[in-house]
Amino acid sequence: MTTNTTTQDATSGTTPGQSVLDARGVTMRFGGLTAVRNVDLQVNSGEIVGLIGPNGAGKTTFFNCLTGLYIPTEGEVRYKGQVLPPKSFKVTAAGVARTFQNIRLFANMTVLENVLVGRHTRTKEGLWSALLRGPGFHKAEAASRERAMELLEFVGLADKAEHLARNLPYGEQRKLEIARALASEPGLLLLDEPTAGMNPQETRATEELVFAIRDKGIAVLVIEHDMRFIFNLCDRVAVLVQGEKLVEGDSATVQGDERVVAAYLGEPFEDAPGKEEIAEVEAAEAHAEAHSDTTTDAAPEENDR
Ligand SMILES: Nc1ncnc2c1ncn2[C@@H]1O[C@H](COP(=O)(O)OP(=O)(O)OP(=O)(O)O)[C@@H](O)[C@H]1O
Repeated sequence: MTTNTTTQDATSGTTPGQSVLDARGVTMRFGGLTAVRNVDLQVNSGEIVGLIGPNGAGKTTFFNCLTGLYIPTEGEVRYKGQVLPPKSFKVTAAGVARTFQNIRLFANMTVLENVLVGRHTRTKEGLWSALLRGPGFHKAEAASRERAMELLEFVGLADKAEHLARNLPYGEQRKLEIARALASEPGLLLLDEPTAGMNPQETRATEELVFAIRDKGIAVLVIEHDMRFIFNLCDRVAVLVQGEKLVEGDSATVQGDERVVAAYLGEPFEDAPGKEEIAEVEAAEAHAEAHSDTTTDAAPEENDR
């Protein structure tokens, strides 16, 4: 796996900087609750874009709107200029793949079989061919297996191809999810919290894997709560708060934006003490402490009267 961070765009058929994802005015309402409100987001070829925000900000709902799991109440989502159909298998076939916040593998299938399932949108052999197992089927199956093994090699799981998915450690299950998503040969990969539950080494390895995916010409949009991961990785970061896009920019811009800090920590409440009041109280406490050292054995004054 390469960790070279330059953009080669070898497989996607797009030139760097060309629009891959163009979401405009996406709104998603559930009854009276507006989970996503009028969100615009673009991802260009060669980019890794981050989507962050506090719990319940609407990040996963937005992903679901992009991938056909939800039909947005308003707005439009285009992939390489074409409006995406509101059906998840058609979105995958169009070239947008994703992973899920909660791992969704076929636990009792092998690692290789899980990746082969991910290839179904790219195999042309029909039902009869599969049932009759004619020469066309065998050729297509061999090609699929070869590609699946390449992908397992790429994510570092080739030596576990015959293991059952459920027996993989957690971090490797997440890698397998990524390999399965890549099996549909996407031009855009959406990752929903890819490092959740990982230790720092696994997180670092995932960072390198995402760079390598980008270097293969696949644009990436990633939701993650691990800020160090996001700010190391992303060319651009968008911040969702209560369903709306609050800020978007490069890592330094987003990190330095007070509104982002406030959104994560919460706004100070109305009568919260200001800096001066806090300093006054601290000075008074320090004074009292200094005096208590010298007055402990002295005669009590007012209180004992
Ligand atoms: N199917 C649904 N029906 C009703 N409300 C929903 C549905 N899906 C999400 N919501 C609500 O929409 C809001 C946004 O949720 P969402 O899961 O998209 O947030 P999130 O930013 O991904 O949060 P987290 O970081 O915790 O995963 C929440 O208030 C949630 O309860």
